[in-house]
Amino acid sequence: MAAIQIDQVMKRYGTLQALGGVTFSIEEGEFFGLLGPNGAGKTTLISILAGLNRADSGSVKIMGHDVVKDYRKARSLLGVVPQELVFDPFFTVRETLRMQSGYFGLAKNDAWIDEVMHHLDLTNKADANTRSLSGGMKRRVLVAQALVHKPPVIVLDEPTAGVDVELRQTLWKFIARLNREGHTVVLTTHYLEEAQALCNRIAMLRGGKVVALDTTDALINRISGSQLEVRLSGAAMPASLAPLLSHPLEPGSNRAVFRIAEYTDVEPILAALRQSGAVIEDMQLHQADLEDVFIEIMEGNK
Ligand SMILES: Nc1ncnc2c1ncn2[C@@H]1O[C@H](COP(=O)(O)OP(=O)(O)OP(=O)(O)O)[C@@H](O)[C@H]1O
Repeated sequence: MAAIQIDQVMKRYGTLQALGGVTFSIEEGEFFGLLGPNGAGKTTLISILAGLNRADSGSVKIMGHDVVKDYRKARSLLGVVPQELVFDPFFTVRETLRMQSGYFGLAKNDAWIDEVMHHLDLTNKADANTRSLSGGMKRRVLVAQALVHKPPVIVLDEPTAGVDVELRQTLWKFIARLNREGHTVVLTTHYLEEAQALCNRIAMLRGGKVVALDTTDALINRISGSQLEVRLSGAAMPASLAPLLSHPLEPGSNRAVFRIAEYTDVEPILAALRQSGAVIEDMQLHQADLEDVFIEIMEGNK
């Protein structure tokens, strides 16, 4: 059975189509990435999963339970870490987590609450009021809140936006462990190296539609070879080099990325640039990664 089954989900806000018929499923045990530029519809889709928003049409099931018709069951199978930091400011961290357990009917949950706090480095803040916490600490509490009922499916909406390296590492270690233990994880992030390192499969959304859906390895393999990235000043890049670009130059940008099959391809490009009078300010050669693929797909080249 799929952990999450999304079928033909449509959502409009007035005249804006936020989701235009999204269909895909996520299997149990996957670490799945949901990527897309700002406004692609990721948060809308997640809020429909969590029952916080209703699709205009289509259906979503969590482990076979419809998020509308069987809301309570579907919700109990899901732990959602929202993007926004919202708390009831009058409670301590432990009280917040106990209340959240109460929502799911878990009266004696302290052992697991202690374990979650320990893994998120929250133990020494257990009795602190949530309103006194820093932004990063509040984010840890949000993660802990999503996990109090040990949900088999965990959805994280940009959990590392604006948080420090230490929290990222702590968080990913814990989430990766939960994934190894069988929890399905769905992640949205703008940090593509994080998605590349963690996710086994990725869906890319653009304008409310799925524009790519594949394993992370297969997505990266769409771009073979390396990329030569140059930052230019002086004359514009010669038009003869345009076919070698991995994606078109953005208007006004002086950053050109060329696709390189072999190292011997580098010299003719540099020679053409030299002849045109363009000055190379900076140059890097790197293996294609998820960010390159993301840019190509979002620009519609792939
Ligand atoms: N409540 C709302 N009312 C009107 N428009 C909305 C509402 N919520 C979202 N939108 C619009 O729907 C589109 C999809 O937004 P959504 O927040 O789902 O995108 P996202 O992929 O999560 O973006 P981001 O990466 O910026 O978080 C955007 O154009 C957004 O402005």
